[in-house]
Amino acid sequence: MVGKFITFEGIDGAGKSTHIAFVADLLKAQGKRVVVTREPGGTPLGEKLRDLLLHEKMHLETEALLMFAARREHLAQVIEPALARGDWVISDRFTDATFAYQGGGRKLAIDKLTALEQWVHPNLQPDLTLLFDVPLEVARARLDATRELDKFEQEKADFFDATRREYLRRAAEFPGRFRVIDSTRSIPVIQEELASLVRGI
Ligand SMILES: Nc1ncnc2c1ncn2[C@@H]1O[C@H](COP(=O)(O)OP(=O)(O)OP(=O)(O)O)[C@@H](O)[C@H]1O
Ligand SMILES: Cc1cn([C@H]2C[C@H](O)[C@@H](COP(=O)(O)O)O2)c(=O)[nH]c1=O
Repeated sequence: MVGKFITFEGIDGAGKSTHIAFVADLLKAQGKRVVVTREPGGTPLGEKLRDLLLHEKMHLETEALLMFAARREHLAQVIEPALARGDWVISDRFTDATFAYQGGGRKLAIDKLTALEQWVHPNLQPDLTLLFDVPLEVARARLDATRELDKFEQEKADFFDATRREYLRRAAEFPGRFRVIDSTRSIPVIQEELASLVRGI
C-alpha cells in the first residue's frame, strides 16, 4: 500500500485545524493508516522549537532557519518513516507556510526559502495541499473568539494580507497539488466538499 502526504494550510483562524480530524476519520474509514502531525512541531525537539518560534522575538532569518530545522527533524522522525511504511500523513502546515509567513508576511527573499527547501526536502512535496482561504476579518473574528494570541497571531493586517496573497500565489503556481477551500462557508458545507475530495483520492 502506498501512503500519501496531505497538508493543511491557511492564515491563522482560517479553520484548517477544525477539519483535520474529520479528514483523518474519512481516510481511516477507507481502511488507511493515518498519521496526524503538525508544524512547527511533530517531534519532541520540534515542539520545543515551536514554543520558541511562537513566543520569542528573533531575526526573520533565524525564524526561517528554525522552521526548516524543526522540519528536518519532523521529516526524519515522523513523515518519511510513515510514508515508507505506507501510512498516510496529514500535517497541519508544512513548507508552504514558510513561503507564506516568512516569505509573504515577513518579506524574506523567496530564493533563500527555495534554497532551504531544496536542502531539506529536495524530493518530497505534498500529494495534496488543502488551502483554507478566508479574508483576514473573518479569520481575526474566529481567533479573537478563542484564546490568547501567539506571536504570529498578534501580527497586523498587512502581514496577514501578504501571507494570504503568497498562499494564493503558490496555489496558482502549483495547481496540481493545491485545492483552495472557501472557508467562509459553514463547517458542514466545507465538510461535504472535503468528503467528496477524499472519495476521489
Ligand atoms: N467554517 C467555519 N465557520 C465558523 N467557525 C469556524 C469555521 N471553521 C472554524 N471555525 C472556528 O474558528 C476558530 C478557529 O478555527 P481553527 O482552530 O480550525 O483555525 P486554524 O486555521 O487552525 O487556526 P490556527 O492556525 O491559529 O490554529 C475555532 O473556534 C473554530 O471552531
Ligand atoms: C510551519 C510554519 C508555521 N508558521 C506559523 C503559522 C502559525 O502562526 C504558527 C503555527 O501555529 P498553528 O496555529 O498551529 O498553525 O506558526 C510559520 O510562520 N512558518 C512556518 O513554516
